Amino acid sequence: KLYKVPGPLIRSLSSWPRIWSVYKGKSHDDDIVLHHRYGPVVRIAPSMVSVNDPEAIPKLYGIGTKFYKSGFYALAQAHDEEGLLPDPFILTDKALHTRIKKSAANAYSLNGLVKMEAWIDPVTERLFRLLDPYAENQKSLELGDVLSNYAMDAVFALTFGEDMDFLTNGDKSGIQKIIAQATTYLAVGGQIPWVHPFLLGNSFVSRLIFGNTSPEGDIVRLAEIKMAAGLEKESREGPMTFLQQLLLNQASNPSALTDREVVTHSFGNIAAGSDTTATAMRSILFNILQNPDIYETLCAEVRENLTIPVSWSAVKDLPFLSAVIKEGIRLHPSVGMILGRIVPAGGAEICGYHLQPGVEVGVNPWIVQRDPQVFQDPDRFWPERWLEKISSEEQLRLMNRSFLAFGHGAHTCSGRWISTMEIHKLIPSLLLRYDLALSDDGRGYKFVNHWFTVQSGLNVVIRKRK
Ligand code: HEM
Repeated sequence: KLYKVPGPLIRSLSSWPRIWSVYKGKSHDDDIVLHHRYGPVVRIAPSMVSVNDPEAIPKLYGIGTKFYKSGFYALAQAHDEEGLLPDPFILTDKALHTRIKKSAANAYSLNGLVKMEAWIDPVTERLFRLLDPYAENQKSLELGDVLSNYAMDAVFALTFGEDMDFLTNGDKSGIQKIIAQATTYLAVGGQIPWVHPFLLGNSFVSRLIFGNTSPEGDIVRLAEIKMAAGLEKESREGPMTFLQQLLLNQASNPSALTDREVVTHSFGNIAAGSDTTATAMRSILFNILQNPDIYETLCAEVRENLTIPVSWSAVKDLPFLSAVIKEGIRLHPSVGMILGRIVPAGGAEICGYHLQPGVEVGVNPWIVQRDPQVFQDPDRFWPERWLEKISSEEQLRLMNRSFLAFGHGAHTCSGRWISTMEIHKLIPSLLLRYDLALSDDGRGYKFVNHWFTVQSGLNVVIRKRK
């Protein structure tokens, strides 16, 4: 009875308007307009429903939910010689997903991460060496690309204990290009997943386009090479790496974690952990540079309390910094389309509408984090809203319940704490070393939403502080 779900007639008849909207990279804007016009539940394609209601989040995504990942995710499957990689991101087998996720949980936990923190500091030092000449000459630079490279080096370094020096070499290996192409394919093709077996899901077509290699295969192979290199250095002194932690887990319970699964986790870190984190960094920097009062307040807190190298223990409880980071991610979540799930057998009631089994349904972080019922003045960058002295306990609870940037429940982002730590260290490091300003008043800043909401044109001038 999907015909009862409101939405434009054309959207109920054909997938093309939805595909076009996604292809343009602006589906978040179109979907916001649709939700304004039709309410919290909108039919955005013949068999796809977008929901804007925090109450629906635990139902769709909570632990124990029967709503499994939609066909959209099948386009993100990666393979090696043995077949499909058990990447938690795409797994619909609940028992396997739970086991795979559990086998690395301690490496992703905050306690585990603190042991890996020291790997980030040399990458930040390298960032300074790259930026210092710009600071000397006060020449404008596009900081966004630099941050992509920084996030890539940081996640490589703490995963394997060595990185590929993207900061110096740029994307020589082509990995960033592969990730960008893969997410565009995922975003657009994922609207009609049945085409995938005829496109890149077909090994003949894939080989025709990419030769004997496959795009995701390149990243898998890289993870294998890095793992082999990491294994050689297994006994080396120094801080713990993600890989070492997984190998310790494997040694204590060999049946719980295979070598292939170790490679898969590492592959996931590279594919899911670089652009997402850089996107958050860009949003935070752009917004503080556009708001001089916020920039001043943040600089005062940071410069009073911290020194370089910025440690997680010193930075994690700075209230204004944490509020700024959360607000930057609220206003510009790194994933900007619905996190699609399939209505289980028997159908489901969502916000008063009955949805049949097989319908794709989801909440979009971009939209739910801009809901004016929850976030006063939702388009405004206003970090203070996250402070206890400004918002009541109840208001904060409601805002936190609507915060979907890292997903929710069983499939919640594994790397949340990795990125939280990286961002909490990076932003103050920049503010301690430099004064920053937008060089074009933010005119060049824009982004395309192809599931990942990667921005470009973060043009800044920096000056070294005394
Ligand atoms: C600001 C940074 C990040 C954001 C906003 C973000 C966002 C997300 C979101 C929304 C999901 C859930 C997708 C869904 O339900 O469909 C997710 C899953 C995931 N993320 Fe992140 N992510 C970030 C950083 C990272 C990092 C640094 C890593 C690893 C180093 C990572 C690894 C993963 C993995 C492995 C999953 C799949 C989890 C599962 O399905 O069980 N992410 N992320």
